[in-house]
Order: sequence, then structure tokens, then C-alpha cells
Amino acid sequence: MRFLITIIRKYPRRSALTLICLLLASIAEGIGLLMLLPVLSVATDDQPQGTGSHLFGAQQILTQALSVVGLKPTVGTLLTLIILCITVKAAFSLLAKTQVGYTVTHVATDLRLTLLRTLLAARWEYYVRQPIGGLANAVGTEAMRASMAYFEGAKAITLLIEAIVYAGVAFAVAKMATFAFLVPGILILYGLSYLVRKAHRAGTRQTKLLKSLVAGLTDSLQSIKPLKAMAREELIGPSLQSSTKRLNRAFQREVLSTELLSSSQDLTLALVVVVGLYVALSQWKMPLNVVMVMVILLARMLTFLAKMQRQYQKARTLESAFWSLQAAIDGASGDRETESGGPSPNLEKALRLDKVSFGYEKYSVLRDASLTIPAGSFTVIIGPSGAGKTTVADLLTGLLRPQQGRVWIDGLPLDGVDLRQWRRMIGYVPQEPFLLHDTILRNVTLGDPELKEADVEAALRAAGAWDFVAVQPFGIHSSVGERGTALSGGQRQRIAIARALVHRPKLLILDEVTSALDQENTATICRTLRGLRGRLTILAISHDAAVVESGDRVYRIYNGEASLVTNGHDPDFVHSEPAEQSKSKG
Ligand SMILES: Nc1ncnc2c1ncn2[C@@H]1O[C@H](COP(=O)(O)OP(=O)(O)OP(=O)(O)O)[C@@H](O)[C@H]1O
Repeated sequence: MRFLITIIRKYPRRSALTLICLLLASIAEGIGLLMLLPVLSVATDDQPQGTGSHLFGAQQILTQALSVVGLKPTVGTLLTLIILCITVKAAFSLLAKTQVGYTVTHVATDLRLTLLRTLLAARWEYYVRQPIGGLANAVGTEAMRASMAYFEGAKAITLLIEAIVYAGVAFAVAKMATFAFLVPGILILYGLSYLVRKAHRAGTRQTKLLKSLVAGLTDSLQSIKPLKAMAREELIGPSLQSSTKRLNRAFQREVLSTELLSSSQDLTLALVVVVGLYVALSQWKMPLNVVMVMVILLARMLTFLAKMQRQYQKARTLESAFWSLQAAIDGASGDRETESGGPSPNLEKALRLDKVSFGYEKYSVLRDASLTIPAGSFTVIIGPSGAGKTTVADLLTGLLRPQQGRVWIDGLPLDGVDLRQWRRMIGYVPQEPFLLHDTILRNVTLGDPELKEADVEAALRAAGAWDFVAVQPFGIHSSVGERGTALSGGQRQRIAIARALVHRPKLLILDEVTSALDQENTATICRTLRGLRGRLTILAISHDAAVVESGDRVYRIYNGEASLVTNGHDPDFVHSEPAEQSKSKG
């Protein structure tokens, strides 16, 4: 199984230790079982009759081995040795199982950590294409199922080793009988392997359905408020219910395959044992003590093989979760953001878009667009909806890369600077600010331990948020609720502005931040922004006349181009803004 080999390769030392322990445990068990032969011989006084006897080979080796260490093969000695073997087997089994258990937790944890690491290192375009619920499902459910697949697979290997050791011991006692049991047993298991494939297909289906169900549910719950307000929540019900029912059918198919395999094995392998017993006693006239030992050995060997097949079936059912998660990791690492590792920019002169062209697939958004944002200025970008204003901001932060042209920070091209350092200088407030289900304090600091409560208060005051924060039951320690639903839209926006300001950025980007604010709060924000002018560079995307009037440079994005509007204080310009949709086909 490819996925087991992949995991074994990933943890070579632990896997080797597990395999060695399993082998030693099985050998100890095999020796213990082999000692049953002389015990039975001594107890029944049925001594081997020369080299032709079934018992002779194995028993003679044992007797000789005992005499080497000065032991006589009495019942007492042999039983003591059997107990010793069982103890050794238990000790090695414990060690092996502990290693398997540790590896299981490592598999889940390492897969989660790898996915999280690659996700955080991925480019912005990657997230745009991903259903977020699918990624959450990968970190939660798929990592768990993948580690369980390894657990079941490791158990299958354990059982296979035990079956091989039993077969070896049985071979040492009676070759023909072992062969006669083994061949039909293996053929039967091979015949039943179609049930393993069926379970695998059911497991693959479950993995796909679980992913789409969680992705669908996450999407729906994120937009539950308008759906409930319009009494449309039942519209999302049918698709989620249908996925749940299909998932149930996939589970049923798995249960059916599992139970069919188990029952078919019980029936057919019991037949093999009964027929074998009959042939050994009546046809081959084997001595009773040999037959007793052989029945123990071969029945257990077949049981191990049957159990091994059932464990393998479980591993195959869960395996698809591992590949699905691995595909998510590969996808994210394929879209890894490249780090140029260049110099840190400073933004002392200007930020420039120089003849930049950018488009999404067939849509051309910007064509040869150029604009300059002088350091310390308050620049406003206006333009019709869909013109490409947010795209300009994304190009400046390096979230998107120009298909033609360049972005410059002073004299440095953006693709040649240390991108992380550049972004650390930016305070960004998106059009739809997100809040964590946490306190106001944590929403502002995002857990940055260097930020003190005094910094947070100052940022909240600058964002015009202090008035409402101060009257919250626990002040900055009050919770904002799920995605900030305990606050009004305008309050959420001001918390997001405080978050952007708290680390004292060099460039502040505000994307329609006053859209949910009343005149008074808009005026507060504008006052704050005017006060900040000169100390940092501000880029505001806005349709709001108050913001436009506060800016000292205004650019209009229209028809893929950026044109400098001479004066942001000219109210006529705002009102004469073209209303047409500017999205143009490339
Ligand atoms: N990930 C994407 N994939 C495909 N097209 C996109 C994507 N993001 C944006 N677009 C398209 O690019 C164009 C510019 O989008 P952008 O968000 O920059 O516009 P905008 O001027 O900020 O609009 P608004 O004022 O409505 O926010 C739009 O036509 C939009 O549909």
C-alpha cells in the first residue's frame, strides 16, 4: 500500500523499531508455541519415533537447544519457558504498539502542521480559489482519518508478521499440512479481496462528500443572517441534506463490505480448518499431539491472515483522506509565495504603479495603469464598482503581481524587496473587515505580545472606537461575538481600523472603510486621517465625499486606466463620476 510506504519512509527509525519489535515478539510467541510439542509429548508419553516422525525435526532441535543450556525437557521446565516466551512477546508487543501509537499521533500532527505551514505560505490567489470549509475539513477530519488509516495499516502489518511466524513454525512441524492449509486459505482471502476494493471506493466517496459537506456548511453558515432574514434558509437545506444522505449511503456501503468480508471469512476459513482436520486425522493418520499443535498453529495463522485482511480493508477505506490532505498540501505548496529576500524598503519618497497591466483570466482589469502615491500623502482612489480599485491596493501590497509593468517603492521594484518586511509596514483595512470570536483587545493586537493595552487604547481612540469600547461591560476585554456580531457594522469597521493603526504602519490602506459609518464617525475617521497625514502614507479607496475631500491627491480608476484628478476637494468631480460598469473583456 503506497500510503503506508510513504508514511514508513517519513518515520524510518520509528518504523524500523516497530518492525523489529514485532518480529521479536512474533519469534518469542513462535518459540513458545513450538514448546507445546515436547510438553504434549511428555504429557502423553508419545515420544517421536525416529527421523520419519512429524515431531522429530522440530522437537529434536528444541531438546538439543535445552540440553545446551543444561535443561531437561520436563513439563515444568517447558511450561516455565513457555511463560517466559509469552512475557518476552508481551514486552516487545507493548513496545511495538507504543511506537505505532506515537506514530499515529505524529502522522495527524505532522500532516496538520505541514498543511498549516504551506497554507500560510501560499499566495493570495490560492485562497481565492479554495473553499475555506474544505481546508478546515482537511485540518480536522482528514488528518484524523489519515492517521487512523496508518493505525489500521500498521495493525495489518503486525498481523501479517504474526501470520508469517506462525506459518514458519507450522512448516517446521509439518510441511505438507501447512501447505494444505495455507494455499486454500490464501486463495479464499484473494477471492474476497474485491470486498476490500469495494470498501476503498466507499471510503473515497466519503472523503469527497465530507469535504463538500463541510465546505457547503461553512459557506452557508457564513451567510446565514441574510438567509434567515429573507426566510431562505431552507434553500440551503436540500443540498446539505442531499450530501448528508449520500454520505450515509457511502457509510452503508462501507459497513456492508466490512460485514460481508468478516462473515465470508468466518465461513470459508472454518471450512478449511474442518476439512484440514478431517484429512490430517483420517487420511494422513497424523498423531493426535501433532494435530492438536497444528490446529492451534494453523487456525491461528488463518485467523491472523483474516484479521490482517480486515485491518487492511479499514486502512484502504480511510486512506483516501491521506491523499486528499496530501493534495491540499501539494496544492498550497505549489502556490507558495516566492520570497525574493531582497532589501527592506523604507517608503521615503513614493509608491508607484508603473504601466501596470493586470487581469483575471479573461478579464483585463488594468491596462498600462500608472499612479504615484507620494510618501506622507493622503491619496484617495475613486472609480465605479468593479473598476479595479481593490486590485490596485492588492498590487501595492504584493498580494497580486502585475502581468506587465512594475510596482516601485522609492527606487526599489516590489518584486525585488523583502516582501514580508514591506507588508509589516502596512496597515490594511479591507472592505469587509473580519473579526475573530475573541476580545476587542485580541482583535486589535491579533495576539502580538509586543503591543500593550496603552497602544490598543491609543489606536482605538484614533479610530474613533474608544467611546463605544469604554462603555462595554469589560472594556477592551469584552468579546465581540462570532465574527463580531455583538457589534454594529460601523463598530466592527472602527475596530478593524484600530487594528491597522496599532502597529504604527508606514502605509495605511483603507478600502471603503466608512461605508458603514454615520456622518459623525466618518468625520472622526477623516479627522484622524488628516491628523496622520505627513506621519504616514495613506491610501483610501472610497466613494465617500468626506473622505475624498480629506485627501490631497485623488486618482480615478476607469476603463483599466488610472488618471490623476487634480483636486480631491472638488465636490463636482465626485458627483460626475461615471456610473458605467468598467469591467472590460481582455
Ligand atoms: N479573484 C478574482 N477572480 C476573477 N475576477 C476577479 C477577482 N477579483 C476581482 N475580480 C474582478 O476584477 C474586477 C476588479 O475588481 P476590484 O475588486 O478591484 O474592483 P473595485 O473597483 O474595488 O470594485 P468595488 O468598488 O465594487 O469594490 C472586477 O470586475 C471583479 O469582478
